Amino acid sequence: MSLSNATPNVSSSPQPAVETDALIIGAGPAGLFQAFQLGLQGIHAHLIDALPHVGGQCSQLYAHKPIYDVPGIPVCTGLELVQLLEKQIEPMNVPRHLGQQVQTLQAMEDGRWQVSSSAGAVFHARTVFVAAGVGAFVPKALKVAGVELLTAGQLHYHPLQLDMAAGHNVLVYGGDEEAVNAAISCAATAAKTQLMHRRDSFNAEPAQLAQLQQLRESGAIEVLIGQITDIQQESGQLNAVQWMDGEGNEQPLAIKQLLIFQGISPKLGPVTDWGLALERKQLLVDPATLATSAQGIYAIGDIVSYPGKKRLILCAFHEATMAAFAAAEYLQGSKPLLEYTTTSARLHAILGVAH
Ligand SMILES: Cc1cc2nc3c(=O)[nH]c(=O)nc-3n(C[C@H](O)[C@H](O)[C@H](O)COP(=O)(O)OP(=O)(O)OC[C@H]3O[C@@H](n4cnc5c(N)ncnc54)[C@H](O)[C@@H]3O)c2cc1C
Repeated sequence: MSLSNATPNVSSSPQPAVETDALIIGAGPAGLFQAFQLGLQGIHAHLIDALPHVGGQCSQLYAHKPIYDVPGIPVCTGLELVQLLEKQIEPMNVPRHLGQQVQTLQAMEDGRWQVSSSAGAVFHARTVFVAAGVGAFVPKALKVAGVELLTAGQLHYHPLQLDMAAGHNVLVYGGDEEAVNAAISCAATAAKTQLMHRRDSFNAEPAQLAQLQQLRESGAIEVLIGQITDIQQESGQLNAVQWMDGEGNEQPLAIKQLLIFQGISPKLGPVTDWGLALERKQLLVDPATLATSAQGIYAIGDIVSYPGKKRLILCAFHEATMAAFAAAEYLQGSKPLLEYTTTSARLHAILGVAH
């Protein structure tokens, strides 16, 4: 799956709406723990994220760096925390809708919320939990004239699978680990693999750099030092890119597949357009319930603002718990009981453990 294509990944035939009691926007640590807390309340939730994987900042920005302030875990990496959270929500069987950005959130006549994504998915949710952190992680776009004219399937941002390279002239554009790995993989199946970066220096593990060097020497990968300046297309079909080398010389390069690795960065994007009360681009919530200004919509984690808010994982976990209790009361019409996971038969049944 490509993280994103040249055009939004909109399905040609409308998909039936997913009906759910709860939809969580954002699968960072806050969203993952929200799914757990809702599960304990007997509320089944769906998770949606712009990234093709869960974990938010923990997996995208500091997967291999240590965290020392999660209660009960003296030290773990970002990725290890995400793996533990995933393990914890296994009993909840939470469907994940990944690689798609939530674009619209609109009130329905019956009090539910209609949410639509860049992949054409539509959700009808009784409650919505905005756990959007610092924004949707989306790839940095190639800002070159003509890109917008390309039809789908030729321009790929951070693709996870490289089947499209087989038998084609492929240009991998970028200098990080993902770009190097993609070029190495493409070299095995593509008719021709070229790797273009601004300078002859790549940021990858020593083993990958050694492999890249070997493939350069054998001619399986050609490294080009420069940048793309223009796209040459005909009726939406990519024929070539125009590129400029270090000396400022421009020339065309015939290719059929263009793989862009310019990095992924968070964009607050549509969250601020949904009509929810904001304070300095953060969602204003009641700290007792994490309710936003709209009934049935809660917000937790880095996206929220209330007096004393701290952008810490520990605080997001607390907020997820408070929001789950508030949502349970809203959905069920009565205050939920406080039960302990240690002793409650009901919670043990949800968690699938022996009582
Ligand atoms: C380098 C670094 C180190 C850190 N170290 C610590 C630490 O040691 N301890 C600590 O407590 N905190 C730490 N933090 C902060 C911590 O990572 C954040 O507080 C935490 O990630 C917030 O979780 P979240 O789920 O609210 O948001 P995020 O982790 O940002 O996740 C939000 C998710 O929502 C998705 N999203 C947003 N908008 C949309 C949309 N419209 N459609 C679909 N998906 C969307 C994003 O793609 C993202 O995956 C650190 C942060 C950084 C950058």
